[in-house]
Amino acid sequence: MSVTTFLIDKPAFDIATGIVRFDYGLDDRRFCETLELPKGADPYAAQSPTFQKLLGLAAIVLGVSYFKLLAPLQIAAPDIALTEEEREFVIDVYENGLGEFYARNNLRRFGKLSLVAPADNHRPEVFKLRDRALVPIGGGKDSLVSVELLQAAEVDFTPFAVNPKGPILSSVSEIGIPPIYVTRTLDKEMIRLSKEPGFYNGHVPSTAINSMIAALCAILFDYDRIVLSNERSASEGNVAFDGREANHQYSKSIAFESIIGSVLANATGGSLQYFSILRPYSEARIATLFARETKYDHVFSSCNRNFRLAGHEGPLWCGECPKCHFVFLIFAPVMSKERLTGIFGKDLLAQPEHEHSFRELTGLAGQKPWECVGEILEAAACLYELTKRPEWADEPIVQRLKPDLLAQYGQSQLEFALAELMADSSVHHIPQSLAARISPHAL
Ligand SMILES: CC(=O)N[C@H]1[C@@H](OP(=O)(O)OP(=O)(O)OC[C@H]2O[C@@H](n3ccc(=O)[nH]c3=O)[C@H](O)[C@@H]2O)O[C@H](CO)[C@@H](O)[C@@H]1O[C@H](C)C(=O)N[C@@H](C)C(=O)N[C@@H](CCC(=O)O)C(=O)O
Ligand SMILES: Nc1ncnc2c1ncn2[C@@H]1O[C@H](COP(=O)(O)OP(=O)(O)OP(=O)(O)O)[C@@H](O)[C@H]1O
Repeated sequence: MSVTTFLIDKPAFDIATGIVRFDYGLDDRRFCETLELPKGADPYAAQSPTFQKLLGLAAIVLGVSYFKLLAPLQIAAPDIALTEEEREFVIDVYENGLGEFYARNNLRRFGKLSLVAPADNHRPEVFKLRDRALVPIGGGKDSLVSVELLQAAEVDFTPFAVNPKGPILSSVSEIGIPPIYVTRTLDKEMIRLSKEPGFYNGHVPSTAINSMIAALCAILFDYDRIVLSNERSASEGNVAFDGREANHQYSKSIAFESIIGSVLANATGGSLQYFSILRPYSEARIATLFARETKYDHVFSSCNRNFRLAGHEGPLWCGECPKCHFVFLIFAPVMSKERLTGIFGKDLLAQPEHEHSFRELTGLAGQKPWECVGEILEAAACLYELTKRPEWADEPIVQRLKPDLLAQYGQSQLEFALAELMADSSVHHIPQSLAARISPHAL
């Protein structure tokens, strides 16, 4: 019986068209994904070993979408040479980055994947890059708070997005700085097969994917930093599975940031930095920073329904999903009811039919939702805070959850959690020179 191997070919970049082509194989099936990068890349950069190195790593990371159809134990990249550190990075992406996918499909792959790729023993050249930042924009509150912090610190930066749509386009337009946009086209056959019996489907680490695409643009268009907007709350996982913690947001976690940051720095001889400027902050703290500025109120959205590949027709905020509920919850203590309901189009705490969702978010039922939401105790503390606010205390959801919250956590734990949410963590990778210039108090 033949053993299924996921095959990753050497990718190709055509500087004239800006097209990158990634080819993959799974048994006798072949898949092709493309990126359309902006034209006008530096030809010297495009031919450099540094760019070729990052192109190979990008091929491997973007491969997760195709690998997941069968999730075989063997991965082969026969024409992409890897250092020991890069091999560990790849295994991290294919194990922890796909942790939610494995947990939800009950697939035990942790510690079992094998990767066949030639060894790379070359010392990378120092690839000089200009002192300016590429800032991925997700269309939600987080990257807009980063923009505010960077502008206050007078940092030279360019907004960056992959497949921009809806809130990303309107947010970037409000930022007013010409962006770098990349069009990513997945293989249609992969999407079709993922709905067929005999194939798996599930979540992929989208931040890892977007970050590798940003790294290609940083080299081609001369940026020495990729500045992410990943909060400290993203490091908390969802469930224990197969001896590990599966985290929907794994590639937003500090663990992943440490690994990819080191890989990108080493691949460029120390030139390219990768870090999240929001790592010191909880989601609740980011909400307080966002609330100080109103100009993005009607152009941003954190609701992921906006970002489906096929597009989205509905309102900016669906009001139905856990992410909408969580974001409403963390904004409520720091915004007037009038402003918040104006943003969401309705009052989500007044809708008893969503009680179960708020219970899951606050740890009173089920598990932490497989969504981009903050920590359980964070949501519980924000809801508890609303019980003390005359404007919110009588809302049906607040009324119904209050006794159970107090019974489960106790008042002193909730008060302590509230204080912790506003305390900035020192665990981050922001370079010292920039950290000294960033002042959330100035916003
Ligand atoms: C928009 C969204 O949230 N999509 C998730 C959803 O997929 P759905 O089927 O509803 O719509 P599409 O995104 O259009 O996907 C169609 C199919 O294509 C597959 N696919 C998509 C993108 C990709 O890069 N590779 C793919 O193979 C997808 O599996 C569908 O079959 O549910 C999926 C299954 O759970 C999720 O995987 C989709 O999530 C997107 C990949 C996505 O971009 N999600 C981000 C908004 C997201 O979740 N970000 C997280 C960070 C996660 C991380 O570790 O970085 C966050 O913001 O916290
Ligand atoms: N389409 C995209 N292209 C490039 N970067 C993206 C894209 N979507 C998300 N990102 C980046 O990935 C990281 C995680 O996204 P996330 O959705 O948490 O942030 P956000 O949209 O800024 O805020 P929110 O949590 O309110 O949605 C952020 O650094 C974000 O800027």
